[in-house]
Amino acid sequence: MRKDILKGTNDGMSATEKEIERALRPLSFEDFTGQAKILENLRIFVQAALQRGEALDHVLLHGPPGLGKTTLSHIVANELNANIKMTSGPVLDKPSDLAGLLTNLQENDVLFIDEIHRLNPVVEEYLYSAMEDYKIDIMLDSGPNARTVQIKLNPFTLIGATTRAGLLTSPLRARFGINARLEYYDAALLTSIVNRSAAILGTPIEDAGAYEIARRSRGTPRIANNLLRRTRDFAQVKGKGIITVEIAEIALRALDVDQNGLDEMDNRILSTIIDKFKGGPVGLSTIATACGDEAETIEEVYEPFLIQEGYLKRTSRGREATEKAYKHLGIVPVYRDGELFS
Ligand SMILES: Nc1ncnc2c1ncn2[C@@H]1O[C@H](COP(=O)(O)OP(=O)(O)OP(=O)(O)O)[C@@H](O)[C@H]1O
Ligand SMILES: [Mg+2]
Repeated sequence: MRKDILKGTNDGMSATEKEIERALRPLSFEDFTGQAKILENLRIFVQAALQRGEALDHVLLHGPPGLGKTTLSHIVANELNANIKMTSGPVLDKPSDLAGLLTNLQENDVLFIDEIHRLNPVVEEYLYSAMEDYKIDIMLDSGPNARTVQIKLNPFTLIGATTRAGLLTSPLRARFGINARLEYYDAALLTSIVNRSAAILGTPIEDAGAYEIARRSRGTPRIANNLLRRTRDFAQVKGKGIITVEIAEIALRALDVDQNGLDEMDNRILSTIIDKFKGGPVGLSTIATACGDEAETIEEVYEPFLIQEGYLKRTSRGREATEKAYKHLGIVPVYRDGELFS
């Protein structure tokens, strides 16, 4: 359960929960809270493309999980009055998988490729000419009869999403005309997201309750929505159905979300670095082994927030806990020569 809340995978969700998640998803630019700069630009680009009757330029959306990349892709397709076809990097095994999708796109449609950093290099190669010239070369037959035919595609927009923009090859990155990095949301924005979601769920919520959930949601709308749903359960069973700040406190404590919004794994990462490695620097894979999670998950899901909030530093020699991390865990740091020692 914990992992579901953080990583936001849908795996552990029941059918009703998936339905709720769908209901909470904003459908238009109007509905989407935050990421103001990105929205402002996208509105202009979408409007310009519509006025010219052309496909929108290809869009790359990157940033930590749960900040709205998939949501925004759907919104862009809606605002373009276009269809959206969804796929993901690891699913596209061979060029023919991609060709099948591309040749089925209607004019100015959107093709969404999630986890685009995980594309098979051979498939990626095909994507280049599709993105650039709306053309693909398909190989017919094999062996001595092998020949290629060129297929013209309808103009389309590729929207690629990734949590790991650094892993994209430069030729692929260069083919996106629009490149947007989603940022963590502040507590005020998340409060309005929590209020909007509570209204959709028909759950009464007090301002202080909404704020409490918001400020402890790791800057992430998906986590805010998940915590809201769980808090709603507590309000129903332990309270009077209203989400008050007291109910929020009870729920968040039960869910192991601490006062600063760090969860059990965040705290385990910090205390491991401090207790076992004298505060670092220590390599990512060493931390991962000691914490019992995968290096990739720590790097993608936990670390960006810990760094942004100033609990963790990334240095050339590895990860280091900051003074703030020591304070947070109630450990007195030891200094040597004016530097944090252990
Ligand atoms: N700006 C927003 N306003 C309101 N709700 C939002 C916003 N951004 C995201 N959400 C909600 O958070 C949930 C997660 O968003 P989404 O699936 O788009 O994230 P993502 O960036 O694609 O994550 P991942 O990297 O894990 O695929 C959605 O169900 C949506 O309801
Ligand atoms: Mg997504």
